[in-house]
Amino acid sequence: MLPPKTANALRNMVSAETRDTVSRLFMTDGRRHWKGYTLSFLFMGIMAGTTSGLAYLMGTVINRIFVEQNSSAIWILSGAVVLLSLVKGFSAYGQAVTLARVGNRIVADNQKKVLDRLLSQDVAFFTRSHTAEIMMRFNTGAQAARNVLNLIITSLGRDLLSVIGLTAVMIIQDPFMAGIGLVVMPIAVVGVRSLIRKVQKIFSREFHTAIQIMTESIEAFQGIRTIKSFTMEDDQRTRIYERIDRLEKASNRMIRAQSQSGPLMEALGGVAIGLVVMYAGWGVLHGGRTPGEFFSVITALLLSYEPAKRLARLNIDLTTHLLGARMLFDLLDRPPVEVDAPGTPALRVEGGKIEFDDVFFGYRADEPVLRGLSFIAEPGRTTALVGPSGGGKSTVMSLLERFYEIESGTIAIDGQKITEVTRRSLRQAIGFVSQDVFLFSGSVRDNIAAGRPSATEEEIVAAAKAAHAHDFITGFKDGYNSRVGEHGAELSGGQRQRIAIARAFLKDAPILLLDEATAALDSESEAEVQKALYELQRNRTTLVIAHRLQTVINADRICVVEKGRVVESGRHDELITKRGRYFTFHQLQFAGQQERLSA
Ligand SMILES: Nc1ncnc2c1ncn2[C@@H]1O[C@H](COP(=O)(O)OP(=O)(O)OP(=O)(O)O)[C@@H](O)[C@H]1O
Repeated sequence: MLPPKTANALRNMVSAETRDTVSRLFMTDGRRHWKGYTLSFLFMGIMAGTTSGLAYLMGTVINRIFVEQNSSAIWILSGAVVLLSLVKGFSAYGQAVTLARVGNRIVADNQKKVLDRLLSQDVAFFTRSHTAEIMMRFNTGAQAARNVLNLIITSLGRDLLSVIGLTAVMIIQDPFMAGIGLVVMPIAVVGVRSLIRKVQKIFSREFHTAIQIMTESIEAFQGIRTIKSFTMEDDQRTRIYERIDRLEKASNRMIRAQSQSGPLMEALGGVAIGLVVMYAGWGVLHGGRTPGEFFSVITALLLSYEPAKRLARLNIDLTTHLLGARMLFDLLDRPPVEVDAPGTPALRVEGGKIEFDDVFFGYRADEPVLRGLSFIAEPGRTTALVGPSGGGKSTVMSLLERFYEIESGTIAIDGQKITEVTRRSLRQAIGFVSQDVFLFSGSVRDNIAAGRPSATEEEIVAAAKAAHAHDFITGFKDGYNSRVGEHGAELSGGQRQRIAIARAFLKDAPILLLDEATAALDSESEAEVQKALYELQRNRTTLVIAHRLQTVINADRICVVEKGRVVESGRHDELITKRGRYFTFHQLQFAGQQERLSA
């Protein structure tokens, strides 16, 4: 799993962490885009200035036009109002576009950074983490970084500057009236604070439910054949429905919590305006004040109301985005695992001799899978790994590609320890064909070319021919341009495998790993695939996990892997004569086959 930022940890985030998150965002993304933010800030300043100017102008309009009945002022003042509004409109446009551009760049940059970080993780990380969780963090995190910065910048720029400007107008017009209007503000801020914890709690629950929904849906779609053949649709539906309902409730609770500041702010705003109306009305009627001052203060108060409300809510709105930003940092802070030490040499393959020497390994501590496994696969020869399920055969292949680090012992290719050469050169030296072929969504050509992206068209066709795949590919309407689905769903098992074999031909790696490559095929497909595989194996050091007798009989060497060790090895005839573990294993399989044939 990813770092254990469970619901609890999320909930318990303290404000120090919030401060850290914000300052880290400002020091990284904020600093990188300071020019864009400054420009946007300038636009916001102009907006705040024009808004305050309009409020101020209100007083002049009332006094000149309505009290003094000055008709020439009508033109000047209405012109000024139009001009100020125009400037305000253009600044609003400028700030929105600038801020959005910076924000989009931040999202894109962060997604690239997260992707790089993810690609540098080892296979174990991906085995432990669920795709849905990684994807949610990938998206939510990158967007949260933008949202936090934009929200703070907008609050400081547009809202705070507007409130300051409008307050200045109120003070200029009548300091006492301004005081009455502003007295309620601190109450609003304090009232809003108590909502923050609630919002954090609900958000973390909402986020985890959303991950569950995605996880279960992805699993349901990926396993749709199994689900349908076991008629499990109703169970799946009920389970996912239940989560969707839970998410709906959490979302509703979230909106209720977030909006609780609304009535409070409305009431306080109403009180402020009511007080000003009382004081100013009395002042205009009995205290010699002008109606212009009164209208100007009321306008400023009304205009400052929205930005003030947003400022008071800032903390609440920030809360969820800050949690998202933490998720981003969780991923970004993972040290890259697959990094070769500087100066690590590339693997030089001469014959491709593979040596496992006393290898110990477990996926989890205290659960050993390989317990002193040793064998040698001679260059250019085929070595078969056989043995009971769970004995560790697939693990041997994963370790040879260095998907996991061994605990002790050595694995070497042509005398070079695999830990002392670059991972890239190691993996480039190995071709792999397994029974569950992974095809990328794209064309047949793209999928074969994955073996060597620089390959020419002729080379791709030659590889397909060698893999006995050319004929069926050209039989498709679009030939090599035919699309294969997300998992190559439109192709038969045998066709998929032959594309994978073509890919391996194209890669032309000196070492070949075959994981039960023909186990799931009917006999016709199997014959085609088998022919292709024999050709592929020629002159390569081949390690094959074999369950079927045919592969084993022809192998140059057979290693019987049991409980994480090679307990017996030799050629088929030798091992049969020996009447040991292989013999028993062989007899069991043979008996099974006889039974199947007679059934
Ligand atoms: N990614 C993994 N995480 C944890 N344990 C694993 C993982 N992969 C395999 N194992 C465990 O390691 C042991 C050896 O598995 P492995 O797949 O290597 O056996 P195998 O001989 O290839 O079996 P089979 O013939 O059934 O494919 C098993 O107990 C298995 O449960």
